[in-house]
This record gives sequence, structure tokens and C-alpha cells, in this order.
Amino acid sequence: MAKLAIEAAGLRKSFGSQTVLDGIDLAVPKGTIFALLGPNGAGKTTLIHILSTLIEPDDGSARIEGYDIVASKKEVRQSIGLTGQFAAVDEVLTGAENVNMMCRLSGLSAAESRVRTAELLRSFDLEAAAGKRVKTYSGGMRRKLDLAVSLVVHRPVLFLDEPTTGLDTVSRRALWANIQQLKEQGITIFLTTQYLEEADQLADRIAVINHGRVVASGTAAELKTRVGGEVIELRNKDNELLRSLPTSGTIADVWQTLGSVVHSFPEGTQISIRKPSMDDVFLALTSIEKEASPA
Ligand SMILES: Nc1ncnc2c1ncn2[C@@H]1O[C@H](COP(=O)(O)OP(=O)(O)OP(=O)(O)O)[C@@H](O)[C@H]1O
Repeated sequence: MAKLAIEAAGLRKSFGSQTVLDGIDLAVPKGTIFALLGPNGAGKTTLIHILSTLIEPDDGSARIEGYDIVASKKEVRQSIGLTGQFAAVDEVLTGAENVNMMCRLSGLSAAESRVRTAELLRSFDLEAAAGKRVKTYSGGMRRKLDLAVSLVVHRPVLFLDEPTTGLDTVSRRALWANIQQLKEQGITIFLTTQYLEEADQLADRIAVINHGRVVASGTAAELKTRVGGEVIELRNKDNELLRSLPTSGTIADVWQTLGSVVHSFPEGTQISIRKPSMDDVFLALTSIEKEASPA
């Protein structure tokens, strides 16, 4: 049995003259959460579409649960669940009707469908809203319902394309908890996100993608270490950030770094030293290419 749920080598895709994926390699172990982090237009959705067999790559290969995404489309489709960027549920139906309809379409009997619908609505905390039409749902509730619908049939691999885009902090955290629970059930999660905090909080491994290439990959801690050292923060008496300065963290380097700016800041300026955040990592890894790319 393959240990990897998702593996890709040299995936390429162009639309006309635009190269969207420029040689992507991936290896996602089973039962883990993998986050593909990148800015708008980096190629995240295109990669999900390729891995979920919706479009074919121009070059390279990929396997899901050991099945080739081009030669064994049917087996790949039977191994995956997918939720896209926009909720794919029917607004006129109630939450329960949506889940129930998907159960019936998936071949469950009426009785089985009732049981599964109740189970799913319970695990996503949607029982109270089960009888309400989806058009009355908040963005967070729709996303939860979307996830519930994609889990009607047990699939070992779940693709989530920007699952929390547009949600407020509370709904986002609730959805993160749901996603963690899916991992605890042994499901491999591949998600795309523009939110650094989301990748930091949820993912076992992260790949940062920019202009169709993986520019860095590893655990959140590894990526932070890659950017290196520590960050000195200078704040005024109201605790407002005045400047962040990179440092290796040694006494000599902190001394030298502060020495070069000490006269530029008023007395009373406070300093603190911290590890780099995912924001520092992301900016460091994507800023050079961003500057070079057209707006
Ligand atoms: N079917 C298509 N035809 C032509 N161009 C496309 C097509 N699909 C995607 N693109 C282009 O490919 C690039 C990458 O798009 P993609 O949706 O994969 O990026 P993304 O990282 O998911 O961005 P976002 O976060 O905005 O969804 C974009 O410039 C987009 O316009």
C-alpha cells in the first residue's frame, strides 16, 4: 500500500501563452493536512483541478492513493472529495435536504440517507439550522454544509480550495476544528489558502507556491527557520510597531543591528526580539518575484 496519499512530479500547465504551473513536485503522506499557500493567481486552483482530474496537465504526472490522475480517472474520483471556492449547495433547499439529496444520489437507501444526514449535520453543528433554507445561512454555515455534502461518502482524500476565504474569525476557527476532526478520522486533507495563519495552525506540511513554482516547502517551523534567525521589533510608548529588523540573534549581531539605528528612534523606544512569523516567511519567499511580476 502506498504511504503517500498524493504525489506529483513535474506537473506543468499553460493556458495559451501563460504558464500557470511550471513543474510542481509534491508528496503528501496519508492522514496528514497539507497546505498549498500562495497569493491570488499563483496556480493553486489549477493544481487542485489537475489533482482532482477536472483538467489534465500538459506534462508531468500525479497519483492519488496510488492511482494515476490521467490513466485511472475513475479510481481517483472514487478516492476524493472536493469542495471548491464557492459553495456548491442548492440555496432553495434546506440544509438537511441538500445533504439528503447527495446521500440518495450516492446510492444510499432512504433509511441510510436519513441516518447519514443526521450524523453529518450533527458533526458540523448544523442541527438547529437543518430545516432552514440555505439562502438564509451565513457564509460559515454554507461552508460547513459544503464540507458535510462532500463527506457523504467516505473518501480517503479531501481537497479544499480556500475553505475559509471570506469567513469571519469565529467561523474560520470553527471550520478549522472541523478540518482537524477529519484528519483525526484518517482523512488526508489538501487545502489551498491565502491565509498564513491558516497554514500555520492547521497544516503538517506547507508548500509555498508563487508563479506556478513551489518556492519553499516544509513544516511551519522549518519555513520559519529557513527565513532565519530572529526579528527585532522597535515599538513606541503606545506599543505601535516602528520597525522590524532581521538579526541572527547573537549578542554581537543584535548589538550591531541596534547600533546602526539607535540614533534614529526617540528615547523610550522599546525593543523586543521574536521568532519570524509566517508573514515574514511569506513575504521573504514571494516578494522578489512579486516585484518582478506585472500587477
Ligand atoms: N481555464 C483557464 N483559462 C485561462 N486562464 C486560466 C484558466 N484557469 C486559470 N487561469 C489563469 O491561471 C492563473 C492561475 O489561476 P488559479 O485560479 O489557479 O490561481 P489561484 O492561485 O487559485 O488564485 P486565486 O487565489 O485567485 O483563486 C490565473 O492567472 C488565471 O487567470
